[in-house]
Amino acid sequence: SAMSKEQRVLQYVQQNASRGDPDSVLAAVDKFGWETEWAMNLGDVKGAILDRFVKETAPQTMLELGTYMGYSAIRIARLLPETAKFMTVEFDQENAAVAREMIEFAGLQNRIIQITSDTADVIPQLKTKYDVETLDMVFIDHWKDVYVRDIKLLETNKLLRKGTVVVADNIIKPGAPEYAEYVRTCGKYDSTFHESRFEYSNDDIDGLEKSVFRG
Ligand SMILES: O=c1[nH]cnc2c(O)c(F)c(-c3ccc(F)cc3)c(-c3ccc(F)cc3)c12
Ligand SMILES: [Mg+2]
Repeated sequence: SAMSKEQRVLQYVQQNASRGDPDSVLAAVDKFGWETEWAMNLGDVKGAILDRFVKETAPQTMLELGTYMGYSAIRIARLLPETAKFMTVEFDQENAAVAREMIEFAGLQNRIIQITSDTADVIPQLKTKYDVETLDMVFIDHWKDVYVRDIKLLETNKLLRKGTVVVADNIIKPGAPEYAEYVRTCGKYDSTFHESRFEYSNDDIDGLEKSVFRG
């Protein structure tokens, strides 16, 4: 059967990037996104903002909700020390399979714990099954309608501590208004919006919300 878009991106990476070189993998995905087919990767413009947050936070324990093709997982893991524990969760089995190959091509499979499941099932298991005490950083990029559900699950499962940094994608496009409202007004976070560009677009606006848990 014909290849999916995600498989086409993976093939382009395998044929144009250098195995074991994460930056060349990111560059290939971005080139494909700009020049050939749009895809919902975080992308180079918003990616540079996330890079800065990861470098500033230097997390030892990190969680990503929404792996998709593995682009942001590679983006994050390339900045983490070998000692860091980084889990990424993807619900869609086909996307998870592409991500696994993308992550392996980048040579980061030893730095990324890939989980294929519903985040609502995984979050309550992080302490017991994944030996997490608390999270230093979280990147939310799965499905706008469950952003609030999942950050509340992180709270009730005692996975956040004073200073935990929670970053969320797509605050403008397609938009996560309930999430933005929650983190900005519930009193539990110091939240800032970082305006940027929609992935692989010169015109559309998007942005990341960075919310620091007050503990
Ligand atoms: O679902 C997502 N998860 C994570 N990141 C995403 C992202 O970075 C995006 F840019 C979009 C997006 C936004 C606008 C648009 F026109 C197309 C796709 C989506 C998305 C939104 C609604 C859908 F029906 C399907 C995909 C997502
Ligand atoms: Mg996104």
